[in-house]
Amino acid sequence: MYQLFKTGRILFPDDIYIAAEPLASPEKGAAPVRSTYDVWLASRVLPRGEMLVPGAHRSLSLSNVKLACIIIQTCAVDFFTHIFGLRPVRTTLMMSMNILRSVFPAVRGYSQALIIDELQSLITSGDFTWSRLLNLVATELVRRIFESVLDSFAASNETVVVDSAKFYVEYVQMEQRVRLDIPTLSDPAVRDLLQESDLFARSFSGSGFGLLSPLDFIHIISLVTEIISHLLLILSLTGGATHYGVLLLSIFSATLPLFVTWFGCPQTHSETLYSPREARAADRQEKMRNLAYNEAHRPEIELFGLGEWILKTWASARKVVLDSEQSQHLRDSSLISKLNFSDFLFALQNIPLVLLLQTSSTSLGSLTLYRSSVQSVILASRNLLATSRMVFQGIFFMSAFCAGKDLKPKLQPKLEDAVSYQTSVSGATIRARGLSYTYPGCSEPALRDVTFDLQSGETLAIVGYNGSGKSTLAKILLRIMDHDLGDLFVNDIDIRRYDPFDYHQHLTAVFQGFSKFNTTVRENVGLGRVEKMRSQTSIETAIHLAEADKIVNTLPYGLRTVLQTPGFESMSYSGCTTSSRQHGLSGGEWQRLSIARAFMRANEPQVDLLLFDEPTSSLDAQAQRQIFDTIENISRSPATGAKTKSLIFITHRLSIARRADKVAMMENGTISEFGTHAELLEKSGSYAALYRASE
Ligand SMILES: Nc1ncnc2c1ncn2[C@@H]1O[C@H](COP(=O)(O)OP(=O)(O)OP(=O)(O)O)[C@@H](O)[C@H]1O
Repeated sequence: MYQLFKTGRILFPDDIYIAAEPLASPEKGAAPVRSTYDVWLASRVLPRGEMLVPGAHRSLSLSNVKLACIIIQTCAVDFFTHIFGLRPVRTTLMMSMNILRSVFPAVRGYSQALIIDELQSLITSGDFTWSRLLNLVATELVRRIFESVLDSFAASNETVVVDSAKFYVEYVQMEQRVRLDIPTLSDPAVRDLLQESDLFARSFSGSGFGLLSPLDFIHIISLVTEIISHLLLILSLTGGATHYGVLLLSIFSATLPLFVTWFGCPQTHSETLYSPREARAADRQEKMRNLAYNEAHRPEIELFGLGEWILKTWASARKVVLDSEQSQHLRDSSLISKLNFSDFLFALQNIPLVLLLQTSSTSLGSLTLYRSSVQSVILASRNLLATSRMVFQGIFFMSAFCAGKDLKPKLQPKLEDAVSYQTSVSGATIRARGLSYTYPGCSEPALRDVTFDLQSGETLAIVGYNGSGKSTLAKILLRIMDHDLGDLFVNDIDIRRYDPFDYHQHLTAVFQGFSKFNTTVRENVGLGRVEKMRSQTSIETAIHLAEADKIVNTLPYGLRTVLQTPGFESMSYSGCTTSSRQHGLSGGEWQRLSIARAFMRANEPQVDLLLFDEPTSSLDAQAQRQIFDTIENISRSPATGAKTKSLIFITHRLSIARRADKVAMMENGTISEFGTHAELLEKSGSYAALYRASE
């Protein structure tokens, strides 16, 4: 299924199949389906109904243990099967070698015990042969060489397996981000889910949660094997029915300190539990740090004198975090008394030692072996405990990762409803009936009862006051967002039946808050039609149509000039050599490039609709007129002059709006007036007032 990796090297995937199943929703009357998403959500609910902040550790309660078991069934098995499928041979090898290496300490102890015994017989009886001792030392040497060769091979093999898994997980993460649409990503639950999913992904690089790599799930098996091998060794030393009591005492004294630690101090340092307040403070502290470090915010930080506010907010949040860490530390230090108690219990292990000494077969070697084995059991059990606790937390982050994989973009139509977009010869028709939309978390709708018709090939100007809903309407028409109420038909088909990807192939747009990419001019323009990015003619034509030739010609490296912008859309790596080709642009120049980007596909015959949201707000009056002339030309057939594309533009310049066939005047989220420029002037309503005020 996965074409990710072929032998030896990681290959870039041609196509990765990611199962994107819709989240299971319980049917009426049926028992609720426990999808991974449901389980993840349930694990975040605190007893008082509050939600855990993303990344917070789950308590070790019975209900969480049950949830963890469901996750193991619904997601962990599937996840590990995928990981195993990436590198079946190497993963099998890694698991086998981990188990084999876990027996090494017991073998090492046994080998050293033999040497000690040989030395003991040298000291006590003189009945000793050099050849036997040399033989033992040589065997020990070979064993050590074998161990280190195997260790280094195991380490390099593990790197390959972990890298493959890391690449897979990161790829799925990236895929999630580019696949999900705005309505899905703006859902607060989805945002939290993706944050925990990110933590899981980052744990592969050792920076997610604690120091646990998800492959430590496998290490549990080796730790158990190590404990078993030591116990067998202890058993062989204390063998025989009469010595079982000695063995039981050994195990009891070895594991007692462990239980004292487990029950006495449920929160070890590696498992810091933040309270919701502390987690919020940790989050705020990070946000403030980002504000201080991110160059994009620098001008406004300076202009509005935010430095002190950032510092104060950061300091108070940091104090909460440090206080929490300090009290954690204090709790940890109280462990010392418990450890002393543990040390006391350690002493109990000397009792079986004394009992062993009384048996005739006891040698110095076996005593050393016994003692080191008991210590190893304690150490391995401690590791097992710590790893198990980390794994317990990791399971919930893994569930976020698995649930994230199954997230379905909200705008995606059901397979049975999907209709492919049919290009119209003379441009798109739009029929909007009673459209309403409220932004998530807002109480007031941004759009209410919007109704209008746009015939094929018509030009519509949307005008109105600030905040009246123009850009919101544009995003709904562009299928970037989905309306809550009403109906919207494009070419007589419900817009919800179009796959957004297919629909977007048939339109082009300039957004009010267009992106300024910190990359070359070529890429800034070419991103409008990625397939044509390498085509010099397409890029030059688009630039020419946007009348941006002059700008490009004056840039030191022309199309190859890297445009400087303090934004997080940065597409260049810091440290790469492009910095010498960096050049800044004015607001108007950036705007022309964004228009050129839209023009990259505007000429294409399959494009039915051109939508421009304030495309010329930074341009002078003459440049504005020229751009609108060009837009008008593009929307017509060069041969016949007939309209081939419908055109919508949003503008505050009413001298431009009068060029349109229809004008929609927006007020308070709705279209209050609709008609031709002349009709609206005749009405003497809001549009007429606005128009006169702009003259
Ligand atoms: N992401 C958002 N979340 C919440 N509310 C929003 C969001 N974007 C816009 N709004 C609100 O929706 C309403 C309409 O905003 P919109 O951007 O559509 O207005 P507009 O007519 O385009 O304004 P302008 O002329 O200033 O560009 C406003 O009240 C605005 O505050």
